[in-house]
Amino acid sequence: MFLTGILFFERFEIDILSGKKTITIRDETEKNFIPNTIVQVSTYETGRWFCEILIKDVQPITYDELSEFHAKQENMTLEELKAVIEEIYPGVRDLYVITYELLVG
Ligand SMILES: CC(=O)Nc1cc[nH]c(=O)n1
Repeated sequence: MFLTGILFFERFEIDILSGKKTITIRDETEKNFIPNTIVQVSTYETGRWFCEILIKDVQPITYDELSEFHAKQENMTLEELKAVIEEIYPGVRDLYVITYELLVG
C-alpha cells in the first residue's frame, strides 16, 4: 500500500515551509511513496498538519553514499546530515531519498 502522509520533526518545519529543505531521507518503512502523488505533512511530536507536498522521486541510497549534494538539499552540512540520520536511524545503511515539492503550507 502506498503512503499518503508523512511526519517530520518540528525542528524541520521552518526549512520545509521556506523551501530550503527539499528532500527527506528515510528507512525502508517509508519507501512506498509514489512519484506525482500528494502527501499530507504533519509534525512527529503532536500530529499537527502543516503542509502538503508533491512527491517527485524516491531513490535508494546507502548511508555511505550521502553527499554534499544531499546535505545542501537538506539545508545542512554533510557532517550534520550524517549525524541526524545516525541519530534517527542508528546503524541503518539502506536508506531512501524522497524528493518533494512544497504545494500548500
Ligand atoms: C519523524 C521523522 O522520522 N522525521 C525525519 C526523518 C528523516 N528525515 C527527516 O527529514 N525527517
